[in-house]
Amino acid sequence: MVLSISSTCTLEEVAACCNAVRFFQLCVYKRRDITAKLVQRAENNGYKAIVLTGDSPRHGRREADIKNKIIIPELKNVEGLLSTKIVADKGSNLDALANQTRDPSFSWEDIGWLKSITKLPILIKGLLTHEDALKALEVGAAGIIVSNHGGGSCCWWKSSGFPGRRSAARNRYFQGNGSWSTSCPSRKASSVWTSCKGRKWS
Ligand SMILES: Cc1cc2nc3c(=O)[nH]c(=O)nc-3n(C[C@H](O)[C@H](O)[C@H](O)COP(=O)(O)O)c2cc1C
Repeated sequence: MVLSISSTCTLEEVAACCNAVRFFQLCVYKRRDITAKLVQRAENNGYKAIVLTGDSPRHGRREADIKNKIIIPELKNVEGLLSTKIVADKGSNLDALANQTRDPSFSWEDIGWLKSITKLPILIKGLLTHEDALKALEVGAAGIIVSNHGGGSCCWWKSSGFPGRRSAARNRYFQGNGSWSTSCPSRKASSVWTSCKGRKWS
């Protein structure tokens, strides 16, 4: 199983009651020391790999969450490390927290840093293109998980870049063939159409 960094039980609690092969899903915080602590805790508690979510250093424009003014539950893994008491006066508390705490500048080069702080293999989640898969292997990932985060998050990756390089293009994600589309799942159909047009399916 892959345990989310945002789980409502700590990674230690899950380790204590679950004999399955466990991986730990990681989002990189601006506070690298906190990220490093979490990775260390996962390693010390028998997690077998780090699943780095690479497609959401910033949140997509999740319109249902904004409309419903979503409030996130307590994030047990960061209790005492990171304040999650963020008040979004309008819209989504989840977006506000993610955008305030996560590191949008995390880049391909930073995989080296992640590798330097753990012996665990690193799987990168959220890749969509052949180029990104090759790049992931080049920077030392042990594997990839193909995903667009269900269309509900930004994909800030680009074949030759990585997240955060396109701050001007907030709330959009980059399709492998070069077309842009909004990150709203309800508009996914039109984005799929956009991305199919002109693509060579060889
Ligand atoms: C309620 C919910 C919570 C999620 N939490 C996380 C998370 O903490 N970390 C993460 O990387 N992805 C998270 N995701 C995204 C899923 O892992 C997955 O990428 C998404 O459901 C799309 O499925 P796919 O990756 O198979 O295309 C979450 C999805 C949902 C619906």
